[in-house]
Amino acid sequence: MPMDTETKHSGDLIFRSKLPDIYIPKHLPLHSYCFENLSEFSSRPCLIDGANDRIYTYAEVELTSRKVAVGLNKLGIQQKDTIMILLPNCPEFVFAFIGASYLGAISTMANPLFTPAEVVKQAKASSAKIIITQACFAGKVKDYAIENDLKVICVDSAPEGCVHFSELIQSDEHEIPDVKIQPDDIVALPYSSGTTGLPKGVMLTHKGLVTSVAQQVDGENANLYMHSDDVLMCVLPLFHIYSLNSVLLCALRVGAAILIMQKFDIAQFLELIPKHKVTIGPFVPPIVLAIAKSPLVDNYDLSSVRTVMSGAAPLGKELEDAVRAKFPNAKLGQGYGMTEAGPVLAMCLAFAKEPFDIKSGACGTVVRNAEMKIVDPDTGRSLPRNQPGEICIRGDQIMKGYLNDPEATARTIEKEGWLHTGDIGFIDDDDELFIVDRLKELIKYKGFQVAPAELEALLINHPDISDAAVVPMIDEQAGEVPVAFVVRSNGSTITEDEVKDFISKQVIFYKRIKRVFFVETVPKSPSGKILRKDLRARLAAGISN
Ligand SMILES: CC(C)(COP(=O)(O)OP(=O)(O)OC[C@H]1O[C@@H](n2cnc3c(N)ncnc32)[C@H](O)[C@@H]1OP(=O)(O)O)[C@@H](O)C(=O)NCCC(=O)NCCSC(=O)/C=C/c1ccc(O)cc1
Repeated sequence: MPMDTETKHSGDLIFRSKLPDIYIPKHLPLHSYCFENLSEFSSRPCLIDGANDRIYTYAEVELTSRKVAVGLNKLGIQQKDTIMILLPNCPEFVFAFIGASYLGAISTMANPLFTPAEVVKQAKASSAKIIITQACFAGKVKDYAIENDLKVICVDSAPEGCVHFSELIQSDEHEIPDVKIQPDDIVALPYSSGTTGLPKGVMLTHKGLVTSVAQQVDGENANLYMHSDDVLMCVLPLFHIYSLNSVLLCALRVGAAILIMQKFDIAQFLELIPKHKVTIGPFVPPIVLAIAKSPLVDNYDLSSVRTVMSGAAPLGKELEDAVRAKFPNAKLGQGYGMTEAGPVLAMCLAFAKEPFDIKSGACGTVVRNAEMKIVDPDTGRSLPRNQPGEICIRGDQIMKGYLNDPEATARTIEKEGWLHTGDIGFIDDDDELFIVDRLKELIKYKGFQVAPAELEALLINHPDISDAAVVPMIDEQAGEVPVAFVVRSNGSTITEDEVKDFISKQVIFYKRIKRVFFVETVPKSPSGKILRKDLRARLAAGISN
């Protein structure tokens, strides 16, 4: 019998999954939950390094992670301390993250291509006590590490002053300190700018991540069905929560193999799929676009793939249809996530063990053991089906809050536990969620977050710029790119290229400003808020300099 998926509670219209709630072992620390059924697949492949075909079994991954926990502890890391993982996808990323979890420590993850200033900002804000990276990135944190007496651990070789990762795994795994981890303890601290402002540390707890993974892969009729014969393509960066959660943690829970690619390269990617018989592909729209457009695709047998998931940015219908033709045996659908939401809010029900029919363009149905409502952004009142409003979610999977920022936390999570996403969408008659717009100011370049406030702060630091606003411009390859509206200081003749260069030197590639429009003033509300909608409208209308 179909479940009642819509209920009214104190005036709120609440939507739930079509799948029944399940038992979730929220008392378990994340590593214990992921390895709960380890004995069933301990000799099976856990990590496959795509670069050299090296395979690490489940037993090896679990053992190495425990050794890393002891090794970190010997270097002074204690329960509730933070380590920074500054790595591309590699086995050591996994050992470090799970090892820290065993210790009751926290991992903050950062993009190794960040500029030194960007890395140091996050290391400082998160109070990281150790930085784990590759030798080629160690220089970015060298001075900061010396000034603050931090250890830098390199996974490949150890430049002067750094520790080699192999030292961490010399320890006896039985020496793990006996820590009592509480469900509300933080285990991961990714950075996200949320609906407004600068990047902030998102506190994800053991209970939160256990709940999120369970919502996807647990239960008799799992929403995102996967099992120990599956091979997941792990090409999305583990330093973002999408890959960390929906690839790594979900796979570990069910005993599936994780095929690690360090960097996306279409030729290598297409080679690896038939070679390792990849069955599940969690992607983002730019990867889907690359597959749809590459003439190489037809030379490869992609028939092993049974699930193609797209998330982190909207996937257009034409692109969806184009890629469907390339994967003869795959179900194609979308998931909807946001770092603060733990991250998954909605998941395609065609991926369920007993699948449902779905419509293209939908980004899934609210996950089980959670509540969703759609609210009118002006009145805060909840809206019925088919009416667009702000998507809000409540459940144990959402973040505990932003690190050291109770005001931003209170602006994002209401007292009653509802997290506001800043995305505008509606739920249709079949419980499917469609996203139609965005309230939040965030810019998404290929699924990477760009916070306008961060670029605006850099821009107004320039003596020739008196005011600036940054907004997204639509781009076929990237989805969106940041562009700036700039007010020159009195008498200044600064050029577009000078503004772009000034920013490029300070930020990672995806935050670079692609166009500059010089204006007399930046439109603002009486309270001083930039009227981004006006600027976006000017771009849509085809502004020229
Ligand atoms: C794989 C992509 C799609 C494409 O990569 P690309 O082809 O290398 O293109 P890029 O534009 O990213 O990078 C290109 C630049 O970076 C450089 N680069 C690149 N990797 C390197 C390198 N390892 N060494 C050195 N140079 C390099 C590269 O050389 C080049 O530099 P340049 O030519 O100067 O622009 C990449 O953009 C990417 O990983 N995007 C996804 C980001 C992502 O995971 N976002 C998730 C955020 S969290 C979220 O939204 C959650 C949602 C969610 C949804 C559903 C769920 O179930 C759960 C969660």
